[in-house]
Amino acid sequence: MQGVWTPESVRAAEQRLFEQVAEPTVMRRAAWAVAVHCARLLRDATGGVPGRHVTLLVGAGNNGGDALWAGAFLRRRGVGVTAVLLVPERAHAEGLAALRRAGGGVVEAEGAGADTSGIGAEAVEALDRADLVVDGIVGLSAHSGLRPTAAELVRRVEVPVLAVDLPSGVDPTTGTEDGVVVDADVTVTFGGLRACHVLGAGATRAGEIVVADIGLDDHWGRPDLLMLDAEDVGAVWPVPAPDDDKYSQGVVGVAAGSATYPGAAVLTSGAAVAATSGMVRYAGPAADVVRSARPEVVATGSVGDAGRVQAWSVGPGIGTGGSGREVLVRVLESGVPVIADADAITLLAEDSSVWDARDPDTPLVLTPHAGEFSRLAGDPGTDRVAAARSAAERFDATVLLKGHSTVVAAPDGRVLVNAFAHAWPATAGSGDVLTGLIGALLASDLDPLIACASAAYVHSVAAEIAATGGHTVPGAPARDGSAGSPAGASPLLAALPDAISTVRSTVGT
Ligand SMILES: NC(=O)C1=CN([C@@H]2O[C@H](COP(=O)(O)OP(=O)(O)OC[C@H]3O[C@@H](n4cnc5c(N)ncnc54)[C@H](O)[C@@H]3O)[C@@H](O)[C@H]2O)[C@@H](O)CC1
Ligand SMILES: [K+]
Repeated sequence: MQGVWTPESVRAAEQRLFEQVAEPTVMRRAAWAVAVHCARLLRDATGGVPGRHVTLLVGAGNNGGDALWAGAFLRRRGVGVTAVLLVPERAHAEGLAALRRAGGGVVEAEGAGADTSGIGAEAVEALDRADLVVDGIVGLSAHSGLRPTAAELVRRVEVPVLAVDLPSGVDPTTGTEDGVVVDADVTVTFGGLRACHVLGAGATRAGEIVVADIGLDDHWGRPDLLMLDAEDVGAVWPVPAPDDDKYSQGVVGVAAGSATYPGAAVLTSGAAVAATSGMVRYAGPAADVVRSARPEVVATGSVGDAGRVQAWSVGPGIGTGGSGREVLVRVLESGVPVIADADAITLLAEDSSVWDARDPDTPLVLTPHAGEFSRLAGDPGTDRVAAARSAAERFDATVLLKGHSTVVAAPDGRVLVNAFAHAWPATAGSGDVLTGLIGALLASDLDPLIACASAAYVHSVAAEIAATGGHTVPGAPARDGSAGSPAGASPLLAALPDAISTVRSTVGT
């Protein structure tokens, strides 16, 4: 499990570190790591380091300071370095002096010979000469989008980019982008992940993320967000022991689909079957179709006839009319954990009396996409973590908010993030698969927060397998969005066993 921190928490940890180690020493540690990875990128891109050229884009704060110091270190390895200063009078003084001492060049972004875009001739030249650009425009203190000159410089970059701390233009707290954003090949950050590395566009714009040690390890407070890795998911995923029978991993009930639209019933039940070795019961008008598609499912016509289950997956394809409402009410009053998705969320949003059926002592999971979330709790806005957290508290439910990155909030305030890009609404039926997975994990008695995040993780791995026919790192889906374009929900469903065994294979490795 990896911790993730907001800018405020990073600053608090830094302050504690500064009580023991002088701030300039810490900055030089950070810059050293930046220089080491610049050299690596130069080698990868050009085959060597000495004689190559690095251009630093330097903003008004310590982020620019890191870049300037890194430039000074690179000079000692024979690299040509030019700093392009965005705000010359506020460039980090010690860093600038160090670069100059080391023989680095310094030019102004808006210097002489500016073209119509306002960029000076020397800055244009520096970008043309570069084998690598270092983004030291702005870091943790960024607010709103890049200013015009910075945006114009970024637009002109045509070589690999190493971002210091975070890709400039991305909001440090929410990861959202506003206008031009640095598209980094590598981001070197310090001591631990920041929220923008795992949320929104930031998760993909950052490229490869390197967490450099600058001595912060003993100074962190509790992480603001957590992220599961393949091994965490593999370790909690229920596997049958030799003496288990079909009941011991829990029985999940699926209330989904209709006679006219049986697809949701088949996808949700199929995912539940693939998830664990527990038993799956289906209750609804698509019983015949489910029975023939998945003979291992015990299918009946209504929730009342289904027999005992340890959790219900409800919602996909049940409709938002009277019969859908009836199904949802029966499930909510059954006294077992419920995962409510799709039409069930719309029903909960539109008819507050449905909530009266809920047994307050049993866990409820809601898995809205942005549109469903808006109906339920209002526009999530750019701070999706805050939105999910407050909805979880308000509804006393675990809320999984689908989006570019998936955020899961528990009613007690814990938040888990799945950073892998996902095109949820673009793939019909992909949400149904998740609903089945979560139901099966709830039935096996996993903590709803862990159940949701684990299901989302396996769903991403399966999407990756379905989209690419494989995956490069065992158990780790791509961050670049390729997991977001699976061929469809059926290949996604078919890839679940492979995804689960891939994730499980990482345990203890
Ligand atoms: N405090 C320290 O000594 C350390 C800080 N570190 C670095 O320091 C950074 C934070 O430094 P600062 O707090 O000085 O601030 P930044 O360097 O993030 O930002 C500096 C200034 O940029 C301007 N700015 C804000 N938004 C902008 C935008 N959208 N477009 C253009 N300019 C904008 C603002 O005037 C802001 O004060 C971290 O991200 C990290 O890179 C590291 O060196 C580790 C140690
Ligand atoms: K940056």
